[in-house]
Amino acid sequence: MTTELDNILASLSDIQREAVLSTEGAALVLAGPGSGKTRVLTARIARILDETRQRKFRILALTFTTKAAMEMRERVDLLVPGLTERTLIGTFHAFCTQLLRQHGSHLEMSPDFAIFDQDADREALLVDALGVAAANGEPVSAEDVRWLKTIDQLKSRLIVPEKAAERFRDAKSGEAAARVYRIYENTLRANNSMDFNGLILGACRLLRDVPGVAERVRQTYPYWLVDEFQDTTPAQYRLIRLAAGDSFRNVFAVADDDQIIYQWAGASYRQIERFRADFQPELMQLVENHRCPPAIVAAANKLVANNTFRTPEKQPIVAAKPDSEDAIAVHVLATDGEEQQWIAESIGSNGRDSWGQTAVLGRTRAILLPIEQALQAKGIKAVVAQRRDRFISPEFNWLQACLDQALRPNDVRVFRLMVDAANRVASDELDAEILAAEADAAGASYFEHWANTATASGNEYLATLGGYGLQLAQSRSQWRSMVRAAIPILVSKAGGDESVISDAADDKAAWDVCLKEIRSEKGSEPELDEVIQGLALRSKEPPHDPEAVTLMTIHASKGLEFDSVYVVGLAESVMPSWQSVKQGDASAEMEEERRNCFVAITRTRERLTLTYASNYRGWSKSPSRFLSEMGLAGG
Ligand SMILES: Nc1ncnc2c1ncn2[C@@H]1O[C@H](COP(=O)(O)OP(=O)(O)OP(=O)(O)O)[C@@H](O)[C@H]1O
Repeated sequence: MTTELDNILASLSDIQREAVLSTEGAALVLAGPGSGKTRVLTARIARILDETRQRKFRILALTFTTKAAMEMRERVDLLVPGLTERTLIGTFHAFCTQLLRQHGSHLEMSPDFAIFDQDADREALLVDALGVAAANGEPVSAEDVRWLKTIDQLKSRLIVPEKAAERFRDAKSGEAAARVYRIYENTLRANNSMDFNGLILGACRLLRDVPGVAERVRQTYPYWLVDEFQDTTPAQYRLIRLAAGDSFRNVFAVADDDQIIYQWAGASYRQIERFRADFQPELMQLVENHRCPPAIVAAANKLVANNTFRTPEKQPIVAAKPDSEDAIAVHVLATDGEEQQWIAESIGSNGRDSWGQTAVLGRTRAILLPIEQALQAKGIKAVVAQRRDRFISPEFNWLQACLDQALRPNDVRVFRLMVDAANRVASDELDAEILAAEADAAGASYFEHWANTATASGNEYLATLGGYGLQLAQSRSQWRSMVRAAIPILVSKAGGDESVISDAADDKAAWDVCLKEIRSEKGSEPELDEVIQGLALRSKEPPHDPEAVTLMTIHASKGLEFDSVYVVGLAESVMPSWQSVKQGDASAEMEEERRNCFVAITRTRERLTLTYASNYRGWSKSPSRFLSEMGLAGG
C-alpha cells in the first residue's frame, strides 16, 4: 500500500472508513455537505485498485461534471500512482459516448459520430431537414422547428419517435410532433451525429436491445460508483438499471437529498427511494460536517428541517469542527445598490490575500453582475463564473471547426462555421456558399477547396490558416503537430501573449484544461474524433484565477468550498424566488429554493455573510423567510 493511501485511510472517521472498506453489494451513502464524500469515493476507488494490482478489471465512477471527474481522477492518482488507467471516471454523457463508440455499430453508428452541443446548430439542421421533407411532400414547414423543445423533453424521458404521438392528449399535435421528431432523428442518423439526450437514449437502447453489451459492461467494470446520485435524471437512472440487469448489485451511490437542486431536470428524492427498492443497498450515513463552523451547521439543520420531501431516516448534520466566533453575520441594506457597494467594501477590507478564497453566491446571474462591477470599480479582481459551451475567440472556434472538418470534410454546417471563423481571424470575406458550390462542381472536398483558396488568397494570415487546413486535409493523422504549430501563432496574433488577457489567451487556457481532461479520461493520447467529442461535452471557460473573487450562481457552486462566502439577495421574491412564493410554502418549488439556500451556506469553511436589501429595483421587499427559519436576525 502506498504511504498516501495509508495516510488517507488513517485520516477517515469510523463511518467514512466503513464506507471505504465496503466492496461487494449495493451501498447507499447518505452524506451531508462537507461530510467527505469526495474523500470516501477516491479512497474507495484507490483501495480497490491497490488490492487488485494483478487484475485487469476497471472501476466505473460516474460524476456530475467533467471537472469533478478530473479532480477525482487526480486524487486517485495521488493515492495509487499509475493505476487510474484501470478506471473510467467521467460523466454519464462521457460514459455513454464511450459505450456508443465501442458498441454503436449495433445501432449502425460509426464511432466518430459528431455531438451537437449547440441549440442553434440543431435548429439549423432541423430547418434544413424540414425543407427537404416538405419538398418530398411531407406536411411540414420550417416553422415546425418549434417542436424541438418538445422533442428534447420526449428524448429526456426516453420516448422514441414511434411512441411519441400517444403521449399527447391532442391527436393532431401528437402526430405533428412525432413526424418532426422522426425527421429530426433520421437526419441526425444520416449525419452520423447525436445530441446530448440522444447519448443517454442511444446507450439505453444499446443496453436494452443488445444484452451482450450490458454483460460486457458488468465484466469490464465490476464496481460502479455514482457521485451526486440525488441529481441523476430518470433517464440516467434507467441507464444504471439496464446496465445492471437483474443480478448485478455492486453499485455504490453517494447522495444527499437535501442538495437536490436540479428538480426541474427530473431529479427527485424518489430516485433514491427507487434505488433502495431496486438494489436493496446497505444504508450508511455520513453526518459529520468537516467543513463548516458549528453555527453554520446549526443554521443549515434548522433551515432544511422545514422541508418535507426528504428521505425519512435522514439524520441532521453534526459539526466536526471546533466552535469559532463570528462565523455568521447578517447585513441589511436599504437598496440593492447599497448591497452591491457594501459587499465590495467588505471584501475589499478583508485584504487582497483573501480574495481567491472568497465567493459571492446569488440565485441568479442578474444579481451578481452589478456586484462584479462594484468589486472591479474598487480594483478587486472578480469573475462571474459561467459555463461556456463555445470558445469565445474566433481563433479557437476556427481551430475546433478545422479539426472537426478534417473528420467531416464535406459537412456543410462545420464548413460554414470554419470559413466564418477563419474570415474573422484573418479579416477576410471568403463566401462559404460560393466555395461549397465550387467544390461541388469540381468534385472536391469542401475543406480542401477552402484550404487551397485560402492559401492562394493573397491574405498572408489567411494563407497561413489555409496551409494548416491543407496539411490536415491531406493527412488527418498530422493533427497533433498542426495544433502544436498553430496555437502559438493564433494566440500571439490575437495579441494574447502572457501580459495581455485576450479572448484567445482565455481560450488557450480553456483548451489546455479540456485537452488535459480528455487525455486523462481516456488514460492515453486521444484520437482526433475523441478530441472533437470530448470538446463537445465540456465547458470552455478558463481555469479560475486564484487571486480573484468568485461570483457564481448557487447551482454552479455545488461541490465547492471557500473560506469566506457571501450569500446575497436574501429577500422574499428574490430568494426564495417570486415563482416559488407564488406556489406557496408547501410547494415543491419552495423546497427546492430552500435546498438552494442550504447548498449556498454550506459552501463556507470559515465565515458566512448573508445580505439583503429592503428594496430591489424600486420594489420594497421583506427579509427572506429562510433567515428566520435559520434562526438568524432579520427574519
Ligand atoms: N475525516 C476527515 N477529517 C478531516 N477533514 C475532513 C475529513 N473528511 C473530509 N474532510 C474535509 O472536509 C471538507 C469537505 O469534504 P468533501 O469536499 O469531500 O465534502 P463533500 O461531502 O464532497 O461536500 P459537499 O457535498 O458539500 O460538496 C474538505 O475540506 C475535506 O478535506
